[in-house]
Amino acid sequence: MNKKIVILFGTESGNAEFAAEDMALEISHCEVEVIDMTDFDVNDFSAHNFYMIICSTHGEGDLPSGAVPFLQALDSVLPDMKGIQYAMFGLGDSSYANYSRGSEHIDKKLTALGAVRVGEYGRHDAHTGTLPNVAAVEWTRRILELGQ
Ligand SMILES: Cc1cc2nc3c(=O)[nH]c(=O)nc-3n(C[C@H](O)[C@H](O)[C@H](O)COP(=O)(O)O)c2cc1C
Repeated sequence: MNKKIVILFGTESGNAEFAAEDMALEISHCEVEVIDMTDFDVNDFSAHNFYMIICSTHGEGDLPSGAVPFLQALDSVLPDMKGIQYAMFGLGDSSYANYSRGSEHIDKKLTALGAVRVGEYGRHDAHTGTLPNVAAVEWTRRILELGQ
């Protein structure tokens, strides 16, 4: 498959953005674009693209502020997402009660709108002391092995 890969990131303090940029460096077989969810028009979802979505968790299992407008737009526009495939990576910290829940809000909405998640649901747990971009790049390699 030679779909363009669109990496959408949702962040509060930058980790998901840095990770998204490193993920893009890992992709050389096709066109890749990194977009902040805040700037993404949900009408632009296209089955010609494959979406890799990386989003952190803030508050008490909430979305980071950079992802709130994206979820609100999905809620109000309700785009038909049949034929859209995506992979999901959540950033969180297991010392919080609602571990990695932020990305799950988006995952549930995309699925409800007809999109299909493929591959492993990637996670990074800041409590482990490992770096989110390292985990996200390793996950990207595994997703690419699926033929995306
Ligand atoms: C104020 C605050 C609240 C957080 N709340 C949660 C939470 O409820 N659940 C969770 O899994 N992680 C939580 N985290 C951890 C972040 O998701 C984690 O540090 C992540 O790497 C931040 O990524 P970002 O810089 O892209 O926003 C919280 C972090 C902060 C600073």
